[in-house]
Amino acid sequence: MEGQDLPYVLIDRIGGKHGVYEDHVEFLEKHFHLITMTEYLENKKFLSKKIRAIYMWYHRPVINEELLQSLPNLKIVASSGVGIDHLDLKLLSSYGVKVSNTPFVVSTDTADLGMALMLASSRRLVEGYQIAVSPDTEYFPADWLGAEVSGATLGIVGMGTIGYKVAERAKAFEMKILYHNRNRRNKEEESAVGAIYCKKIDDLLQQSDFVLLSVNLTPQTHKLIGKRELELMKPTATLINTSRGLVVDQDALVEALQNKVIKAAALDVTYPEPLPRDHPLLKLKNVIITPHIGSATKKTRRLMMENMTESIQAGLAGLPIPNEVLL
Ligand SMILES: O=CC(=O)O
Repeated sequence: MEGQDLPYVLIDRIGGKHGVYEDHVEFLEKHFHLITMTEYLENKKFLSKKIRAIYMWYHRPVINEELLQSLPNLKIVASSGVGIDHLDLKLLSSYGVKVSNTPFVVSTDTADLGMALMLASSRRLVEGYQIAVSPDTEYFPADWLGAEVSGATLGIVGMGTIGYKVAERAKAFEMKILYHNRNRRNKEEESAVGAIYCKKIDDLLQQSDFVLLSVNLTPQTHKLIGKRELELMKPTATLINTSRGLVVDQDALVEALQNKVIKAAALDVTYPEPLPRDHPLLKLKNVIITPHIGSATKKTRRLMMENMTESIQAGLAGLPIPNEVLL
């Protein structure tokens, strides 16, 4: 296709926070005529009818009704990553706009990160690093010991693609695996990883040494883990969250960590992100936090970009959209 015939696709911007990666641009520009938000706002009259897709990289540009009204020929929003809690699907559908995400390519890395957080927290890697580089060489007192992951019980809340991959990894650590999910996995899938279904989340919370959250954020999972749930957990247990911050009542979590209701937390997600620098979670020794990096590897981010390109192309050609998100 000649440059000028390429479909016009709106992006937030190139580079910087939330921007399309600079090294993805060459590939994208082979397929699309990219228009940044700034360009769009400067030349709205001409561009509003031209734009047929939004390439939404890390939740940007923000899509609201005003933007939708101004883009009469918008057919598809391709959103990076798996979570779609930043999108109003009903609103998009009322404008006849389809939505896609990239669930499968992010699952391996996110499961790896879940394991990394579990290991780092239980074996106190961050504290260990700080001790190792500190001027004080008198380390390893008895009160500094960690907890073992191998052989411990892992409770996975949300056994979708990511949760299941965590179970596969945990099996190699000889962990006892419990899971809670809206729908029970079939017997073959359960026995392949040795996972035991807990119909009631309470049973999982009471028995697990590590509770890993891997659910989508929906009205049903909003603050799913609150004071009551934290109190059900063992005082020796660790909470790991690689899903969305709002799945946990953060104030209740701070209180539980301060009062040793649970032992520790390892969080890739919080609300807001990043946390204000004076937030109590940043002051607790029994917490480790990473800046929402579940899928943050070079290979996966490239695959996400390629997935999004394919979805836009299919959507614009009227073909079945890979990874279409249905209402
Ligand atoms: O948060 C990351 C994702 O939704 O993939």
